[in-house]
Amino acid sequence: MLLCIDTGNTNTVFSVWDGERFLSHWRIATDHTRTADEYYVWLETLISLTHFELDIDRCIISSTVPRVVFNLRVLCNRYFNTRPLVVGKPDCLLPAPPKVDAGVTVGPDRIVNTWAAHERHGDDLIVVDFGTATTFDVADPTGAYIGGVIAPGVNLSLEALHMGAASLPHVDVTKPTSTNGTETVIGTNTVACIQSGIFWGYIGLVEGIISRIRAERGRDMKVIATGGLAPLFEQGTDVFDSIDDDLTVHGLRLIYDYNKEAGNV
Ligand SMILES: Nc1ncnc2c1ncn2[C@@H]1O[C@H](COP(=O)(O)OP(=O)(O)O)[C@@H](O)[C@H]1O
Ligand SMILES: CC(C)(COP(=O)(O)O)[C@@H](O)C(=O)NCCC(=O)O
Ligand SMILES: [K+]
Repeated sequence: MLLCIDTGNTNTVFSVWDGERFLSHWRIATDHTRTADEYYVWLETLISLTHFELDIDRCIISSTVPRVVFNLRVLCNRYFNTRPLVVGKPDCLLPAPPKVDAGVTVGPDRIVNTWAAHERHGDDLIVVDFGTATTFDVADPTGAYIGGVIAPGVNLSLEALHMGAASLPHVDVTKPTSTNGTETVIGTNTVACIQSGIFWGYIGLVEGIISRIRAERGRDMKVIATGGLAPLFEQGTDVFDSIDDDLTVHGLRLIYDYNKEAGNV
C-alpha cells in the first residue's frame, strides 16, 4: 500500500491508498523537530486502531516545508523499508511539469493540486486551496501549473489582526448570521465585526481573483476548492464548481502511479 504524505505549513496529512481508495487520513501538526521515530510511534498507534490490514511498502511526499523532508525520508527508509518519491526533487517525474519563469521553484502542493484537479475534474481549472496561505493554482488544458496567486491564509489574517491591534481579540472564522439565522454583514459587536471582515473579505477576494484570472485567460474555467475551510466559504458564494477535500493526496497517488508506469519506481 502507498503512504501519501502531504506536509503544509500548519498540518501534515498521512493517507493510505490501497490501489482503489484511501483507507485512512491522519493529521498531525507540522513540526520540523519531529523525528522519524516520533512519527512512527504516532503512526503505529493509529495503524493499530484501524480495522484494515495496513501494509505500507511505498511512499510519496509533498512538503511546503523543506526542513521536514529529511525526517520523513528516514521514516520511510527505516520503518517502511522504501525510498520515498519526493515531489519537486529531480528523481520524481512529473506528468505535466510547471510552465513558469526559468529557475524558480513552485510549491510542490501546487503542482500536485493542479494535476489532481486535471485528472479528477477536467481541463482548464483554477484550484483554490485554503491552507496556511490561500493559494490559487491555474492549470492549463494539459494539467500543467502555469502560475497563480498567493494570498495570506484566513487564520494568519485573523492572527495578524489580533497581534497588531491592542483591543481586538482572537476570534474563530465563521459565517456571520443574526440570531434568527439570516446572513449578516453589519456586525453589532467587535467579534461579529471581525468575523464579517474575514468571511466576506475572503469571499470578495476569492470571487475577485477568480473573475480576473478568467478574464486574463479569456475563457471560462472550472473552480475546485480544497483545504479545511473550503466548505465554510462555499456557504457564502456559488463560485466553486466542486469541493474536493482530499485533492492533494489524490494528486500524490496519481503522480506515484505516473512514476510507476514510467518505470521510475
Ligand atoms: N475544518 C476547519 N475549521 C477551521 N479551521 C480549519 C479547519 N481545517 C483547517 N483549519 C485551519 O486552517 C488553516 C490551514 O490548515 P491546513 O489546510 O491544514 O493548512 P496547511 O495545508 O497549510 O498545513 C490552519 O490554521 C487550520 O487550523
Ligand atoms: C504558497 C505556499 C506557502 C502554500 O503553502 P501551504 O498554505 O499549503 O502551507 C507553498 O506552496 C509555498 O511555499 N510555495 C513556494 C512558492 C510558490 O509556490 O510559488
Ligand atoms: K496545502
